[in-house]
Amino acid sequence: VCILMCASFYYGGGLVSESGPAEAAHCVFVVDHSGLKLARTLNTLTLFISSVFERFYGLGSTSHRGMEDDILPLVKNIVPPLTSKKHKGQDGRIGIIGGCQDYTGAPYFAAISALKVGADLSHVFCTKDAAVVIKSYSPELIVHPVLDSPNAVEEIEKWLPRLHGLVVGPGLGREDLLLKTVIEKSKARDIPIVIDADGLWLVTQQPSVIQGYQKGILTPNFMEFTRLYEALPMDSSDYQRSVMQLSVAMGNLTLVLKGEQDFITDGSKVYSCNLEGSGRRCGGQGDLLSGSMGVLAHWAHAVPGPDNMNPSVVAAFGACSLTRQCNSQAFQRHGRSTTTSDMIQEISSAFKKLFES
Ligand SMILES: NC(=O)C1=CN([C@@H]2O[C@H](COP(=O)(O)OP(=O)(O)OC[C@H]3O[C@@H](n4cnc5c(N)ncnc54)[C@H](O)[C@@H]3O)[C@@H](O)[C@H]2O)[C@@H](O)CC1
Ligand SMILES: Nc1ncnc2c1ncn2[C@@H]1O[C@H](COP(=O)(O)OP(=O)(O)OP(=O)(O)O)[C@@H](O)[C@H]1O
Ligand SMILES: [Mg+2]
Repeated sequence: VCILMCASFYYGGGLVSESGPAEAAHCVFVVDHSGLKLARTLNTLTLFISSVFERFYGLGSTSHRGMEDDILPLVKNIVPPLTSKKHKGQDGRIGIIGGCQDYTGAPYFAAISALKVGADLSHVFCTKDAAVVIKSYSPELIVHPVLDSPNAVEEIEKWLPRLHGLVVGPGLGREDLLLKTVIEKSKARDIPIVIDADGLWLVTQQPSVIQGYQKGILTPNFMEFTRLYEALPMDSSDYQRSVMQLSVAMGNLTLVLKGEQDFITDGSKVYSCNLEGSGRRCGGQGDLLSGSMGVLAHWAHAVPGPDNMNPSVVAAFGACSLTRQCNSQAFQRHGRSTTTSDMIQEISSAFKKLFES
């Protein structure tokens, strides 16, 4: 049973059901922090078992596929046509939860990127002292100075019925006490939720807050990923396996492990986005990614797509492609001086090149 359990877990399955690993591959099990410890033990066991399988039977394991030519057309299909028949807001009203005294750029980058990708309205819910600063960056953003007010949850909750998607975490700092409640209320509204940066800190502490929510997307960088699942042997050959196993352990949540290649999975397959970017690693690129992902996730879940493709994976692939394309275009102009602000200026042409040509 142990070997079967390990093998099924390794092959992206859950716990073994009496019908065997094929079924188990679709069973979702809820794990809390201690459950992740069990998953880690299993993971070590499965890595050993799988190396035996691979050595003796040459069995491939996780199938990761760069599927640009298969997925990019799916991204194109979710982009809503611009028509005079629509009213303001119909193409997306996105909320960014983040922004504190230390970090005001991140929520701005995420919010303005959402607008530039095609959302009609972009709201930022931040602390009082960050609000004035972010408002000064741009009149296009609707900035709510509520995160550190005593009735912060009520202040955010009254906007939730009008929002199509949330991006939680950019520049949030440690204001994550209220996050759990806001995430729960947002899940109840069945809207896509992208969790990045300091929002991932909360998920690290309490995986159950987002676990199993099919419209949830986590966008960790390498450091954030290793903190999420600290005991994973994260060597280069295991990225795909690790990201797949964390997704399964989190109830088939969509995961984006950002890096030289972005690895995207909902636990069934691993897709890699390795569109040419550049060697420039300025801060804020992940915020452009999370903001654009917030809009694409709303669009992807709003239209019918192929049954065998998770809309969150399509949205994630689109956002990763767009961010890397913006990086590449900005780098061609600015070289090592490229900043995220330069990349945001490239969103329009990058979007046209990728999704409208
Ligand atoms: N111009 C700006 O305002 C920018 C602000 N940024 C913000 O800066 C903050 C830090 O982001 P960095 O990318 O620098 O990340 P760090 O490398 O500082 O930390 C990575 C993430 O892990 C979390 N973390 C830190 N220590 C941890 C621990 N012991 N266990 C678990 N999680 C831990 C942090 O909250 C952070 O979100 C984030 O809120 C991010 O959004 C960045 O996005 C860069 C640009
Ligand atoms: N080594 C790399 N080569 C090419 N692209 C990369 C590399 N590392 C990251 N990227 C790309 O940069 C973007 C941001 O990833 P990064 O790991 O910098 O996120 P982050 O640390 O969360 O950023 P932020 O500073 O906004 O918090 C992603 O689109 C990712 O694909
Ligand atoms: Mg980040």
